[in-house]
Amino acid sequence: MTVIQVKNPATGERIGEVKVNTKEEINEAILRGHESFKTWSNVNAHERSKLLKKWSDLIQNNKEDIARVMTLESGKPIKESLGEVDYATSYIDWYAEEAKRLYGRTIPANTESKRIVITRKPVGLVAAITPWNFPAAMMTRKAAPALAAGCTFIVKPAEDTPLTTIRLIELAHEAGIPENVVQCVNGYGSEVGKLFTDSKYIRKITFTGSTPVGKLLIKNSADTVKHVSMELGGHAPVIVAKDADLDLAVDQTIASKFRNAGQTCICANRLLVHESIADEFSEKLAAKVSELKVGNGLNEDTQVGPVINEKGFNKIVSQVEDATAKGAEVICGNEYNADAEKGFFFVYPTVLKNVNLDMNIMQEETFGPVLPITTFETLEEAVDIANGTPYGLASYFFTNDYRTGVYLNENLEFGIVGWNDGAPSAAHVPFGGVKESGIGREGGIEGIEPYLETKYLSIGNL
Ligand SMILES: NC(=O)c1ccc[n+]([C@@H]2O[C@H](COP(=O)([O-])OP(=O)(O)OC[C@H]3O[C@@H](n4cnc5c(N)ncnc54)[C@H](O)[C@@H]3O)[C@@H](O)[C@H]2O)c1
Ligand SMILES: N[C@@H](CC=O)C(=O)O
Repeated sequence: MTVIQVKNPATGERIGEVKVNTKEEINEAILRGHESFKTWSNVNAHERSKLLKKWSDLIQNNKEDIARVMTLESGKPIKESLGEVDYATSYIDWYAEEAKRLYGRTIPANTESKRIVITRKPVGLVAAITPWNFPAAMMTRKAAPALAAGCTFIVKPAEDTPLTTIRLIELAHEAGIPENVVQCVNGYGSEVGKLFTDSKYIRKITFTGSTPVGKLLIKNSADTVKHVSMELGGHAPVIVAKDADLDLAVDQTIASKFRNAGQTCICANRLLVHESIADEFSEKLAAKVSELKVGNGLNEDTQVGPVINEKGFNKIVSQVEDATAKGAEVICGNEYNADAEKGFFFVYPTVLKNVNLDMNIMQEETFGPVLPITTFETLEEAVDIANGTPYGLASYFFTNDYRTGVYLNENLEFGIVGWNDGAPSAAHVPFGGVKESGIGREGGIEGIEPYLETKYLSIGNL
């Protein structure tokens, strides 16, 4: 039997293991998911809603235990894990309600002898592949709309953080959602991904993770013409205009950048500050960033935990080295506490200034607690820099001038825009990106659409 060892990224200690499911086991799970679709899709929407609510309640009843497991396997500070449990259940609660609102419509026919009726049908069995940075919420924001719509669901969690997901799926079964309707399988991304995309029974793939893997899943889904929803990488710019409230901009930028040690897809990834306020802003920012407490996520006062693994750590360090070699100045951080043999990797919050567009950090997602600052003279220049990457997930700007705000909102090519707001995520809003940051939206009324087909009935000869 092959197993995946699950380790605490704060210490490198083994905290558990999960069995890698064989190809046969995964194909059987897919078949069970497909067969149970016939019954689950006929369960009435009010009953599906009740089961989802029960699932949410059970997760809340186990909130502290789930948060502890999440911190142990992902390294995120315990306060953030507790917050993520709430965030995860907010999606279940939202879609428990939306289940009852999947309305159809009628269309007036062009003859007296016809009636036209439009209904919404679930797409079928949905397969999800989820990342390690939000082991609970990225799963529930896929599972909840899928189940609410009447789809069956199978998830493969990230190898680094399978334990939170496994516990949530157990609770779904305890809530009364049938075992074959919501399932979890474990294994390596490339192997399970191929089984999912090759299967004719899986009608939709929903994925959160890196852009290269998302592109591969889209390509591999073509042969069976699956629906795809992709929530991929980001490279969020933060534009600070000359009239911005600097204290607000500093606090919101820190909230956006250093959440989960900089490992979220909507984290601020590059700061574009108007040249007239750049020195004042940089000083205020560095002073606050250097006060952030780094440590084991289980300590109540930790604000920044470890990064997930050696691969993530090396990517962060190489971006900082590349930037400093090309002339960036470190104004805070660039310190590390890492031991590859033991298996822990802490990056101290880092701010770089004198950054330019030739540096990798201004072109690639960092996924770590490092913030590069560059300056701009005109808003047009800021927009060109902000839009000048293949990514288009989140963007932020700070201004108290409504003309500047409207101009920036209308010209930024991003799916999510935060105006004086560094924390735009919520279950009731459509989250997702444009360009190479993804396809589709999760959350809000839009978030259930990708799990539905439109069926058109034409009744004739009346
Ligand atoms: N958008 C996000 O929230 C998000 C999440 C995780 C990682 N990332 C980005 O990706 C970078 C690398 O992180 P990572 O290696 O964990 O990301 P990844 O995309 O490799 O992993 C995310 C999920 O995809 C699975 N996966 C990996 N290869 C696969 C394949 N060939 N087919 C199907 N599934 C596959 C993994 O098992 C995991 O469940 C990060 O530094 C970050 O830039 C983004
Ligand atoms: N950070 C995102 C998820 C992807 O990382 C969120 O806020 O939901």
